[in-house]
Amino acid sequence: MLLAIDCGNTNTVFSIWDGQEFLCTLRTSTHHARTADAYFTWYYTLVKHYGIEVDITDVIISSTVPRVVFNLRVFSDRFFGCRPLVVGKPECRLPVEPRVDAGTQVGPDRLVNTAGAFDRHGGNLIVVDFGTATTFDVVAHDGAYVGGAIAPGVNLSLEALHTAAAALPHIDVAKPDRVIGTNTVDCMRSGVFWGYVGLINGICDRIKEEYGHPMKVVSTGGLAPLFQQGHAVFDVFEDDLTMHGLTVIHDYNKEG
Ligand SMILES: Nc1ncnc2c1ncn2[C@@H]1O[C@H](COP(=O)(O)OP(=O)(O)OP(=O)(O)O)[C@@H](O)[C@H]1O
Ligand SMILES: CC(C)(CO)[C@@H](O)C(=O)NCCC(=O)O
Ligand SMILES: [K+]
Repeated sequence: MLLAIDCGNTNTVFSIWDGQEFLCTLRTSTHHARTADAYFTWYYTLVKHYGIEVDITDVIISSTVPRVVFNLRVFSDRFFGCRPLVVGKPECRLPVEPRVDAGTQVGPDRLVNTAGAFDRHGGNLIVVDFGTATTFDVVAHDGAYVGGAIAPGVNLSLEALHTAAAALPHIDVAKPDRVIGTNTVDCMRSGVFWGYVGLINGICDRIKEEYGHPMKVVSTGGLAPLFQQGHAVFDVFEDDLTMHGLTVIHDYNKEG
């Protein structure tokens, strides 16, 4: 069985893949100081809680936080006796190499999303991922990552308003009933929600125009369904796109 680990700047997600389906998905906040033993205690408790029969033989890691990789390598070696594949490292091959400026380090999560989306939908795609940042990844006809856009994440934008303005409270994103807010919270909700819908649609439209070929828009990440309610331009939403991409990259490296 494969343990797929997706480490974002905010959250770290573990999923167990038995070759057919994901048996479970576990989520914790990302902390660079978490030790291998601490990962295992958390992991083992939840696996027992769900009563899943697990036999991990392989581990693959995508991490946007370089510092956490060391402890995850120790975790993998100590508890499963295996050397993990780490996306972005030379020993982890990608089905198609990215085409970007020389010396650019593409976020591993974007490379993984590209592989997952190409496997399911073929080329000519925009992948929109709502995480700490909102990323737009352009997947070319042959499955190569060829660039995109990085915007501040939704929760980051809300956090920034609260941090910078004394009178603005900490709130969660939600779709407001009206565009014209009549209290502070509704005004903030309107600005962030409709501002974001405009950002998503504006960037996707401009990418399509510049790309010059019809494209499908694939969305992923916890907040995508919310923006769909504001008529964002997504063609499909896929909850498990990053995890799927990790299984695709793992299979590709095993076959080779
Ligand atoms: N309506 C909502 N308001 C606020 N947060 C939400 C809402 N719906 C989902 N979320 C949160 O959004 C987050 C989305 O998770 P996702 O894995 O997509 O990104 P992330 O973990 O925050 O970012 P990263 O992958 O960069 O660490 C989850 O923590 C989820 O609890
Ligand atoms: C943009 C984030 C933070 C999104 O998780 C991540 O993909 C990242 O750190 N990227 C590095 C820069 C780049 O992708 O061009
Ligand atoms: K993510």
